[in-house]
Amino acid sequence: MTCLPPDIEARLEPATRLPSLPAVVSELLVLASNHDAPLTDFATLLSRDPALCLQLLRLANSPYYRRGCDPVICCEHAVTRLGIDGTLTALLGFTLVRDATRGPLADYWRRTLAAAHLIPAIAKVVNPRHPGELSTRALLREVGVLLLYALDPNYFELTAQAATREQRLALEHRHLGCDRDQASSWLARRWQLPTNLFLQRPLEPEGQRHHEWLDGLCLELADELAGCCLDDDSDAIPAVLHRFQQRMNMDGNAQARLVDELASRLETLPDFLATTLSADEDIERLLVAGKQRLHGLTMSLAERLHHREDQLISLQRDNEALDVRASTDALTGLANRSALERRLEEMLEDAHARDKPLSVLFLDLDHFKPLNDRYGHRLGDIVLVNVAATLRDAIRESDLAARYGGEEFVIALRNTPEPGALRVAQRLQQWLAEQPMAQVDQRPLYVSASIGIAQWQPGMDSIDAASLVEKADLQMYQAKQAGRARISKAEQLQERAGETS
Ligand SMILES: Nc1nc2c(ncn2[C@@H]2O[C@H](COP(=O)(O)OP(=O)(O)OP(=O)(O)O)[C@@H](O)[C@H]2O)c(=O)[nH]1
Repeated sequence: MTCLPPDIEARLEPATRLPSLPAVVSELLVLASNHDAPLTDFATLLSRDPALCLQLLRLANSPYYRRGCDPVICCEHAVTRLGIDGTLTALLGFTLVRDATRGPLADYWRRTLAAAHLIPAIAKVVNPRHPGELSTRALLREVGVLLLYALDPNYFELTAQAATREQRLALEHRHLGCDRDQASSWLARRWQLPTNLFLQRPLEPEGQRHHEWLDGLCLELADELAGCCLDDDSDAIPAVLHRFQQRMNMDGNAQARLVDELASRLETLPDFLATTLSADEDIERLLVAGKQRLHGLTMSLAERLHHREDQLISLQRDNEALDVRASTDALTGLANRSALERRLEEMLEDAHARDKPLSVLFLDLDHFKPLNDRYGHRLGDIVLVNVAATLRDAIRESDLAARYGGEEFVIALRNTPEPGALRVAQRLQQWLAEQPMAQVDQRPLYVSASIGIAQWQPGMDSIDAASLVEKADLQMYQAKQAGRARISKAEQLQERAGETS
């Protein structure tokens, strides 16, 4: 790949704002203000302006839009990838060429556009693989000329004496330090465009993939025919075609089809060029309109972005609310069993990491069934709600109280060794003994609980949340067995609440 000297690269940099044709831009602005304009209309329009086409391909091949997909080489695919907003963002930053209807710059344009106009007819017969791709290549084939012209406004005068392409390239090199091919491949690298966009002349078929050779040949034919048409040298067309058909080794049938296709395309060429290169419109008006449209687009994109952000925030809130609901016990508002398992696992990991003890209390209300049976389920619910509030009051913010199920509760106490856990259990039993959990016939109703204690402390084998709860549950069972309203911890049974302190 060609590397240009740094000073040439520095001079080419500002030249990359390639100018567009006012007539095409004018149509673009009409399309841009039509909200229902189909994307294909943009693609069709862009196939008439190398600068706009390049800007579009540049954005479509940028890492953001490409996202690991194949590179895009034709306008149709580029507009599909970018969507309407991306397409307009790429296009509305246009600059305009002044006086595109006369002189050598206009000639350059005519030839480029004529070749791009003719290529679909040729591709249809010769290599119908990707006709859109070939049209784009025809349009961009000599885009290096636009760069060199931006580099030096006398470019066309400088190269006027050259009769062949080779002579032109040599002159460009001599006067400007690089030729059109080098300039366009520099641009391809700079904008991360697929390098085969600027396919040049066809080499011989040997050593090249066949379709690339065919593509190159089609472009060359389109260019030569465009030259004949614009030089008003239609007598030269049969000879050009004949040479091409021989190189292609075309049979009679294909030759006839090619002539037919080209004839209909050539018929529409004058109209196509006339509209494309119509007398320059008011350049300033177009520039202002373009800026306004771009501004409007930026505003509406920003508005939509804000709207999306709002939607995202409310979605996050809904998700958080759902999370809370999914991990909360509906009756008591405590953590439910699945949240307990998750959070206790985290607390255990934290305890292991910090080398701090962690205690678990398993609490089961005593004789809750007879209470339910005697006073009704609703009163039972009130008791459960009040017991939950009592548990919440008995622990620190960093601890955890959960409803394990039915009338069973679990408390996890961070950084708490066995004596501390015992104190909490005793406090709970004392509170339950002192505070009624409901009123029945204006009389206070008290409940008691059996509590089992288990813990993990530094030096012990590691343990998971479920096993630790199970150990505490086992102790709770011991407390029940021993007569209820008791606290049990490994190997030691405490006295009845109120009897110990
Ligand atoms: N009101 C109410 N009762 C519940 C709820 N969940 C479970 N229960 C009741 O709690 C009672 C638990 O009874 P058991 O497991 O036999 O235990 P108990 O009667 O407390 O006896 P011990 O635990 O041996 O002291 C059952 O009657 C369940 O119906 C609830 O959400 N609300």
